[in-house]
Amino acid sequence: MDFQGSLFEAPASGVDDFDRITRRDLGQGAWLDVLPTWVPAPDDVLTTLVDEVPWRAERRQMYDRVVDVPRLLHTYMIGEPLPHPLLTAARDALSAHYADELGEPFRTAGCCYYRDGRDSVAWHGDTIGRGSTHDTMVAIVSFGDPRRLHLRPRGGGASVVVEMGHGDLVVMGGSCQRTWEHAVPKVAHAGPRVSVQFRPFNVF
Ligand SMILES: O=C(O)CCC(=O)C(=O)O
Ligand SMILES: [Fe+2]
Repeated sequence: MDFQGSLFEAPASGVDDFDRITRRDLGQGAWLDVLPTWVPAPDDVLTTLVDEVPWRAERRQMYDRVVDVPRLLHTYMIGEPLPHPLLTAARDALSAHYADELGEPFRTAGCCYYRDGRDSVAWHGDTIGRGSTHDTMVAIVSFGDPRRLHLRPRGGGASVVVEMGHGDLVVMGGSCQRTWEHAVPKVAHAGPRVSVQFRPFNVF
């Protein structure tokens, strides 16, 4: 009987499902939410991101030389369509889940492509815009090879490390951008990883 199959099947979990999310209080008003394997079928999203995002290399002045920033970047600004429907669904689900606490939707999607273990991002807070003065959130969805997000309090103290695997969600919230810094250090061996960071208006 067909209807029995569907009655007793576990519902397929998807990006609307936040049941397994756990929050870690970092102190000083900062927190970290973690939800492993959140996005279903992340392989397809990774392929689309690698192939279809208009990646650009960034260069910056460092002392007397111009150096490559070691990762590729692209930001989808407010109103720009995202390259995969699961990313749109993820952003909308995040906006709904955090509506009360954040008080505004997630609007932009910053994408970073770490081609191998030599690509990285140095210690920083997302403090261009309101993150330097206001509590806010940055929601990271990770695709591809696992990399570690390191966090350290700006005033000094023990750091925290969270592994970001294929399809995982990590949300930095509260005062995290101004009271803590984060980094993705280089590693000896890693395959491609794309990070998608959803941010509200005027948080970078
Ligand atoms: O790679 C990540 O997930 C973090 C990237 C990041 O912190 C940033 O681009 O501001
Ligand atoms: Fe960041």
